Amino acid sequence: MIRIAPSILSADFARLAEEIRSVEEGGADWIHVDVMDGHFVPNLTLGPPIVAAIRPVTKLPLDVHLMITDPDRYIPAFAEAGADLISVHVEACVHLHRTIQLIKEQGAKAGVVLNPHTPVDMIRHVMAEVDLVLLMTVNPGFGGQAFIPAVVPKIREVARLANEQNKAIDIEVDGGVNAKTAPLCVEAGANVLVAGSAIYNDPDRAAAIRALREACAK
Ligand SMILES: O=C(CO)[C@H](O)[C@H](O)COP(=O)(O)O
Ligand SMILES: [Fe+2]
Repeated sequence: MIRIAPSILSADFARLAEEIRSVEEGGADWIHVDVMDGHFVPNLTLGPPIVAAIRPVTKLPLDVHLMITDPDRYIPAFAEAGADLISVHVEACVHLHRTIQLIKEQGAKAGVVLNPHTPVDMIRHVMAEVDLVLLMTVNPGFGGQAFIPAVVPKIREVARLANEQNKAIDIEVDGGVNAKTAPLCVEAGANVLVAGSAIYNDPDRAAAIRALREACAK
């Protein structure tokens, strides 16, 4: 089953509650929340107060993507704010195994994220601990960038690794995902599709979500 996670990075922040309701009513499965610190990535977005503010607006799981240096400092605050799933970049974690434990101790599901150039082998020894692997299909920092096709073989590698370890995980892709690129990801083994501009740039959110699902069903 394919899950669609609209990224609110491309939503109108002045009407955030409405923008979240529009994708929930349009058939979204998760809400993807991009947290950027202006240090790990060259952009700044939002923090725990915004996560706490949107928590009562939707019943959907909040999928919080931390693009920040030293995530351990902020994981408890994001969990407290209502994050259901917290994903950290392996490039930002010196003690990745410890960080994953911290996320789980806080009662959230744990995800690990790989930048486009980071090898899948970096997560081999934590696969048993995680609920989700997120593969960046753009360089993190901004919405609306072009999909990097060189990441597709990495999706297959993650699926193979999970299979080898007999581990059921979600495989999520993020960046430049639209009706053209989503089928390539699903065919390679992804089951969670983050889409920001492909959904929020379309005034008909339900149609945009349906187009993604239909493209992948072919
Ligand atoms: O993590 C992200 C960027 O770092 C966003 O989730 C991603 O860019 C979604 O936007 P789009 O679908 O427009 O590429
Ligand atoms: Fe993201």
